[in-house]
Amino acid sequence: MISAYTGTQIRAAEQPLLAAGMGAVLMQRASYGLANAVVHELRARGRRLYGASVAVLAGKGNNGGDGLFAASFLAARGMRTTAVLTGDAAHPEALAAFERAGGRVHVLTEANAGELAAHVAGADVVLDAILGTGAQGGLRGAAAALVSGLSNELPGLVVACDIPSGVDADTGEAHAPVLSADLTVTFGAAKAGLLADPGADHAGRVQVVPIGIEEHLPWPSLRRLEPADLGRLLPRPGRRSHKYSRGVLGVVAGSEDYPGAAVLACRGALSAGAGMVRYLGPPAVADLVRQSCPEVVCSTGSVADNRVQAWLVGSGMGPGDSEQLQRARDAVESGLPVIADAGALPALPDVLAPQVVLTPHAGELAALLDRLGADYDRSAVEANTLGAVRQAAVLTEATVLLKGPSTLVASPFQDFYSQADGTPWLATAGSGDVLAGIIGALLAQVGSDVGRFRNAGIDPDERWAAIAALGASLHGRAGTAAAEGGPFTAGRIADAVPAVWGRLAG
Ligand SMILES: NC(=O)C1=CN([C@@H]2O[C@H](COP(=O)(O)OP(=O)(O)OC[C@H]3O[C@@H](n4cnc5c(N)ncnc54)[C@H](O)[C@@H]3O)[C@@H](O)[C@H]2O)[C@@H](O)CC1
Ligand SMILES: [K+]
Repeated sequence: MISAYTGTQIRAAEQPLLAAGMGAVLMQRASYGLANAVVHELRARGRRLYGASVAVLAGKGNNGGDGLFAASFLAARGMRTTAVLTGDAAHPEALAAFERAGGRVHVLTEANAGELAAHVAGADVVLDAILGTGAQGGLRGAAAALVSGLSNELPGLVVACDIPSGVDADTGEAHAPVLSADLTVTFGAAKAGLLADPGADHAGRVQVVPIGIEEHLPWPSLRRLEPADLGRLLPRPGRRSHKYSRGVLGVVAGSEDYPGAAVLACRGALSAGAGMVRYLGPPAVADLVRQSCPEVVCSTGSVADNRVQAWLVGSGMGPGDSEQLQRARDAVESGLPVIADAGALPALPDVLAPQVVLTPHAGELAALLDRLGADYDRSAVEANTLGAVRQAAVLTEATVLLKGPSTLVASPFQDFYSQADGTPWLATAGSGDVLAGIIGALLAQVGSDVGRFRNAGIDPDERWAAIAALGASLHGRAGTAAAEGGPFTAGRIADAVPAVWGRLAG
């Protein structure tokens, strides 16, 4: 499990060590780790170290100090180093070390920003050490002009020191201009803003350098399930399992306009281990489901007539589908775990419960928040995904999963997950229906298996968020497997799930 923290949490964890006079030691560990990461990355790219050029953009705080010390380590390995000081001062010891190691220093002004941008753009490595966790807002003045003048597709390697300057470590909000990094080397632990969009868009690969603050870290503000966690959480049938005991999912999805959504949701559920899938919906849709998935048991009855362990509601449903929407509300009222998608989102009561997992995309989340009186439109959600999903979970008291390149899951209590295991090819029609099916199948199978979560270090009351994150990860990994570097249709995601599951559970 990757644990991520806000900048404030990291700074609080550093306090006992700073109070013990270890500030310089922490900076040495951070900058040495940063320099080593640059060396490894250059070697991995087959680039020569000796004689290569590195330009460090150094702000006046400790982030700039890390960058200058790192550059002086790189100078000792034979790299040619230049610093552009973006503030009215620089970390004195770090600047002295940089100059002692033979680095050239330029002081940035409004007048020379364009010329220095051209110089920096020619470097083999650019180290972004302007702002770190002490930043208030984004780059301004000459520093903003310098970064705007650098193309976001620099030919060299761009490495962010701790966090790309202008990205908020707590929320992932990005204050333009931000220099997008190939690699972010972050100190002590991952920052939450690196695992949430749009911060994650700018971070590139994230590498954590331990600096000795780990034992002082509190409960993480965000976590990411890794393969070992996924393997632990995925259920395996027992010798005496039967289709009912493995978990039955009821699916209320699809409409005459969107019958395919019902099929894809059922295929997602079947691929993710449900013992049985029961479909409830209009006869024409049920016919299509039967033809496409003969394993599914179809009926036209009510929610109360069907014994299941969890419900999936809403995929492919619209505001006119009154009978289906009533079933969706009945499913939520049953108190069973429910995954509620698409058309169900505007039709459910405002206040729900943690075992109800809502799966909006950014536009649907904005509409939901707007209905609940919070001031968000789609672009506001996209600018602060973490804040938006947290607010939705608090207001609805449900578990909320926001779909995107980094899928975020917020429980209404405190746990948060960010999964980014997919591929952009997953942005294809029907992909969300398959995701709903996968999460529904998992809710049916492990929703009541409290011990499984406790054993994995997850508070049982928070298990709904973990199940949603598990589903998002399976969906992302299945998409990556299905892509083989090229496009695919949504059904292929479902086809890829069993093999991905097998590898993880292996
Ligand atoms: N505190 C510690 O013990 C450690 C801190 N480390 C580094 O220190 C960083 C935090 O350092 P600081 O607290 O000095 O802060 P930063 O280096 O993040 O930068 C803030 C500095 O710039 C100014 N500033 C804030 N917002 C600005 C803006 N929008 N435009 C221009 N200037 C702005 C502030 O007045 C402050 O001087 C971390 O990101 C990390 O890189 C590491 O060296 C590890 C140890
Ligand atoms: K930085």
